[in-house]
Amino acid sequence: MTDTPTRIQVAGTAGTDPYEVLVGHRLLDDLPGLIGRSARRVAVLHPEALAATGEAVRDDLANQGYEAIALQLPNAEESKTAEVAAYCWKVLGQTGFTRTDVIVGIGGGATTDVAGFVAATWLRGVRWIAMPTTLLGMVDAAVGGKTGINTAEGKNLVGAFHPPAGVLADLATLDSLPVNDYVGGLAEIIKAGFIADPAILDLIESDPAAARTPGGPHTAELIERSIRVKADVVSSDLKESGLREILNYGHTLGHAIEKNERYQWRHGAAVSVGMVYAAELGRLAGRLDDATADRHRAVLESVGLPLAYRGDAWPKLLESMRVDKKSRADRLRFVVLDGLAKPAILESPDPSLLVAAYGEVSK
Ligand SMILES: NC(=O)c1ccc[n+]([C@@H]2O[C@H](COP(=O)([O-])OP(=O)(O)OC[C@H]3O[C@@H](n4cnc5c(N)ncnc54)[C@H](O)[C@@H]3O)[C@@H](O)[C@H]2O)c1
Ligand SMILES: O=C(O)C(=O)C[C@@H](O)[C@H](O)[C@H](O)COP(=O)(O)O
Ligand SMILES: [Zn+2]
Repeated sequence: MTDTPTRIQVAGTAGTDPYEVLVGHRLLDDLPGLIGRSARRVAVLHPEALAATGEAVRDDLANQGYEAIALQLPNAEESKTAEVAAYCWKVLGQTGFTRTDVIVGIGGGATTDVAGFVAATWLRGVRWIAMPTTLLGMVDAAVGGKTGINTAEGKNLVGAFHPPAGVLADLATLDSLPVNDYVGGLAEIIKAGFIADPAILDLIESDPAAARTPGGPHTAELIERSIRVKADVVSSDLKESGLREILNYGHTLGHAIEKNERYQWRHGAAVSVGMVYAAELGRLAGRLDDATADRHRAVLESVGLPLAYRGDAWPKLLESMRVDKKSRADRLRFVVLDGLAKPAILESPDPSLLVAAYGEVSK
């Protein structure tokens, strides 16, 4: 990749401003331009694992004349809590953070979800910038303005649609990412392949081992294609009133598995099982052909993602799925495929179908 970043546009909808996702190297240089000169204070939210990076970004901004503070958050899902959000609000209050000041979230999807949520709620909404440092964050979480935290009852149950002012995806940050976290991001990339861009699947299938590393020949293309899928969808349906639901492919069961595992499974791993389940639902409902359903197992397994979950967990999973945000009253709704890149909604499937599909993914 050259030094010139790729720029992917996300349109402003529902009264929000358009913004760009930059993918490339040395993107820290672009941060002050995005923050702008109306801001006096900047809060840099980062996870424990990126303490040095968070401090370095803070120092850089302080050298540029901002009153910059760094807030260290717990790693991963432990940061997506009301307590962590309250801690951030307290620090912002004590710092005198105003409506022209800016929040920067640097980290994986968990960090950018909570950073965006703090930005959405502080003074009813301040600007924020996402600097994703995981594969999953770059291709999915940092783009689209879904921000939020978990509650005891489930995943992402409290949140807001609050798009960032910009996204800086610096590919060099991926070098320190543990392989399991990298592979988790491939689940969302494969999701983008099945719902909208099958060329993604072809690229992964051409060399699954290479797809598991940030140094692979197709890394940049896989990232950019996935971001384009997401950017196109959220550009026309920010608030998930229709089309955006397709981005939830595999998430109905996936989120239930995450909750059942007390968030010790990575999101991408849970979504992987969730996509196999959604494919089986589609197949059993007579909507998805065998070849495409089988392709889910083959491509997910080829990169090392899980395909199955505990059989005895079904009653709890079913209960958790009822609070999925796609549910309407007591009706469960699933994103399924009517074919490759043909996502659709399966409304209120018969309970026997749900159980039968679970039989295909349980071990
Ligand atoms: N808002 C959205 O649209 C959206 C989309 C997809 C997923 N998500 C959310 O994203 C979260 C998952 O994100 P994730 O997979 O990025 O995991 P994560 O944010 O939990 O990060 C995984 C781990 O990697 C560490 N880490 C982050 N960057 C690193 C780096 N460069 N080097 C070393 N360690 C690093 C983190 O501290 C954490 O311990 C879930 O909470 C999921 O619900 C949100
Ligand atoms: O952006 C979206 O819309 C998505 O559904 C993307 C998902 O990958 C992501 O995990 C999202 O956080 C799930 O949202 P939720 O509304 O089901 O909590
Ligand atoms: Zn997801």
